[in-house]
Parts: sequence; C-alpha cells; structure tokens
Amino acid sequence: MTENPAHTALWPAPTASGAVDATVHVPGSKSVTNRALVLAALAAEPGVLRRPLRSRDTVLMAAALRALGVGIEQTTGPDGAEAWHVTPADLRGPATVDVGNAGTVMRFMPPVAALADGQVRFDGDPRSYERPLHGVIDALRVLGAEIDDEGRGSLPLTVHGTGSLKGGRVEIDASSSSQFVSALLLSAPRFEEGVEVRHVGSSLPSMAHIRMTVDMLREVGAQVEEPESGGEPDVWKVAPGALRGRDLTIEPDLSNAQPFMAAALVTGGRVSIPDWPARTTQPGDKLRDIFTEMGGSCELTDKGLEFTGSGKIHGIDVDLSEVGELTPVIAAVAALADGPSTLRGVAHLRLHETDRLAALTKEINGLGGDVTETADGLHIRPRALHGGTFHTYDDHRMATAGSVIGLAVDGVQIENVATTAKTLPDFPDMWTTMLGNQQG
Ligand SMILES: O=C(O)C1=C[C@@H](OP(=O)(O)O)[C@@H](O)[C@H](O)C1
Ligand SMILES: C=C(OP(=O)(O)O)C(=O)O
Repeated sequence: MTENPAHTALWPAPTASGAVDATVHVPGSKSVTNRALVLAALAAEPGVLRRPLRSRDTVLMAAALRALGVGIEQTTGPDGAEAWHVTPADLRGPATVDVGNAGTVMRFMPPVAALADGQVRFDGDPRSYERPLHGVIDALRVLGAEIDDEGRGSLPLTVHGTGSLKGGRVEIDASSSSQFVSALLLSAPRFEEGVEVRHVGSSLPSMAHIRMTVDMLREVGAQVEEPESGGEPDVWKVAPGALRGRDLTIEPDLSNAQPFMAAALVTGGRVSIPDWPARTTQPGDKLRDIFTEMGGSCELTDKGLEFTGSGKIHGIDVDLSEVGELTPVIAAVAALADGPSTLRGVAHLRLHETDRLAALTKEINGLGGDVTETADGLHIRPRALHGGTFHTYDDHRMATAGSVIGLAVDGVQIENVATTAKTLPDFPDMWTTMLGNQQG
C-alpha cells in the first residue's frame, strides 16, 4: 500500500511569541449538526439547519441521508452564512453508506436504515471496524431489524430494511459509547412502538451527549421520559409520533473552541468566542469550569465568551466521564502546568478515533513528558518538554492537542494536521490567524 502523503506530512506547530489576543469564530457543533440532520430527515415536514458544520463527519452524514432519498440542498445567505434545507422522503435502498471514522454516522445511521425499504450497506475507514457497534446491532435485532454483519458485531454490515420497524423494549450495555443510546432514541419516534432503552452496563460515558439527544428530540415534539426528569435510572423511553420540521441555527462547536481557549491559558492571553450559547447541552460548556480551575477566568455575555489566561497554569484532578472528548486538549494543557494532574473516568477513550490514552501518553512522553496511563485515565506530571514529531493517529483531537503544546515548546511538528478536517477543516488557518494577533 502506498502511504497517503497527507498522513505523513509534518506541520511545524507555531510557537506563541507572546499573549494571544483574538476573536475566534468557531464553526457549528458536529454533534448538534449530525443530530439535527437525522431528526430533520425523519420529520413529517421540511426543515432548515443554519450555520451547520461543514466537515468530514457532517458531509458523510448528509451523504448517508441523501443515499436513502432525503433531499438536502445548500443555500448561502447574503451574510455568507450557509443553510442546509432538508426535505424528508420515503427512505429506501439499495444504498451504500460510508461512515468514514464518524462515531455519529456509524451509530446513528443503522437505525435510520432499518426504517428504509431495501438494503443498506455500511462501510468505513479501517478504524471504524474496530470501534464498538454491538450495542446498536444487537438492539436493532431485538427491535425487529435484520442485519447481516457476518458475526462480527461491527462494521462492515448490511441492514435489510422493510420500510418500518416494530421497536419496543431493549437492554443494552452502553459503557463503551453513549452513542448507542443516542442512536436508538433519535430514530425511535418513527418505530411503531417507540422504544424503551435500558442501559445495563457498569458505567455510562458522555452523559452530556445523551442530554443533547433528549433535548433535541423534545425540541421537535418527541415525547421522552428519562432519568434526569423523574424517570427510572438508566432507562429512556421515546413514544412513537410525528416530528416537526425545525428552523435551527447550529451553535458553535464548544469542543472545537477548546484549543483556542487553551491558547489563552497557555500564553496568558485572551480569546473571545462569539455566540457561545447561554444554555447548551454541549460538553464543551464545562470548559468554563475546568479551564477556570486550571488558571483562567471567563466572562459570558450575550455576545459570547471571553476567556482570559492568568499566565499561570494549574494542574487539575478531574473526572471527565461526562465530557470525554475534552480529554486530549486538557492533557496537553496539563503537560504545561505548574503541578500534576489526574484525568479520570475516560477508559472508553481507548475506543475513540484512536486509543487516546495510549496516544497521549506516547506522544507527550516523546516530547520529554511524564505521563502514565491508569485504568481509567492519565496521570500527568509536567516536565520541561522539547521539540519533536507529534503523531496524530488520524485523530483530530490529537492534532489540536499537539498544537497547544507547540505554542510553548519550540520545534513541535504535527503529523497529518489535515486530520482536523473530521470536525474543523480550517484549523491550521484559524490557528495561525489567532497567533497573528499577539501582544509581544
Ligand atoms: O453523541 C455524540 O455526538 C458524541 C458522543 C461521545 O461519544 P462516546 O460516548 O462514544 O464517547 C463523544 O465522545 C463524541 O465525540 C460525540
Ligand atoms: C470521539 C469523537 O468522535 P466520534 O463522533 O467519531 O465518536 C470526538 O470527536 O472526539
């Protein structure tokens, strides 16, 4: 096999010559965009997504829905803002879906395909074969779907849809991914009997993302019972019913705001993120607390978030189980702190884009760091770091994490920075533009 040159290309991560002072317009949330696409496709009437994220993961989701017959047209407003107009249709195969390495596509789309009439083949990047999918496959079978995965319990697979799905009660172990729960809930209003999902595993990661699913279902008229509003623990119920089409402006992706906020923390500078929502289910909102504890300060106004570093970076002992996708950049900041950190509750990160606990340990230590893996996270003891290659393993958040270290350490080269296209295709330009505005 010939290497893709983009995968081995090295990007010299720019160092900061002083405190950053920048306003960073962060594109739309991946998690909100991909949920909104699915809900719009399953609705009883057309809907609009304004300022959607355009990145590999969301383009793959749009292509998957189009392959099943859904209309998605793009328009651009006078202010340059993009809108995706979604016209639901009778879902049908035969179709093929490329999930890339998008957890949201590989988990959220099989239930949609089970509602289609005809067969739908799912395939993706090599890493997608290793990411857990058994929770969705086994649950869909219990709910009435026919799935051919040749006994693998993972991709590639074919869903043989009949145009409807019975639905009903199902038990799943979602300890490896909250997306199993979200996937079943999102399509459930279209199941004949809706769904009752009971999580029976030891732990459930990324609760913030399950809240996002419940919130967005309710916004389009679905009836949802869930533990946090008086329901039974670990049980979610969605009633069958028609969904409204919605005109929705997508919030900025707060997890993608994270490296820019980290730049303010690391350089003792200031970063403004316009349109930071006053109320949100995005896990990135927790950064206001986490990065404050690590030495910054925040002001949230109706214009957005202003985040200021103090010039000091403190270590932190934090359970990130609810907000696991924030781990790589927190680890990068922790490696530059004035004291040790313990990041816990994130064992499931071993099954993300790459094994993030192993990758962070290897790459930070490769620059002279002192990181050890624990059963469910990382111990990080700051040490003077040196330059070198920071490998990214096709993981967008490894690339942004390495770039944060590069601000403070000369000679850090990020391998395959283009992998940020998964959720933030403009990252390298946004990063250098931010650094263009420094106070020396
Ligand atoms: O539902 C979602 O949009 C997501 C849920 C989380 O997945 P896991 O529960 O698999 O960690 C998160 O890490 C991922 O980036 C996005
Ligand atoms: C885990 C992530 O992505 P995915 O949606 O592919 O699970 C992530 O973006 O950090």
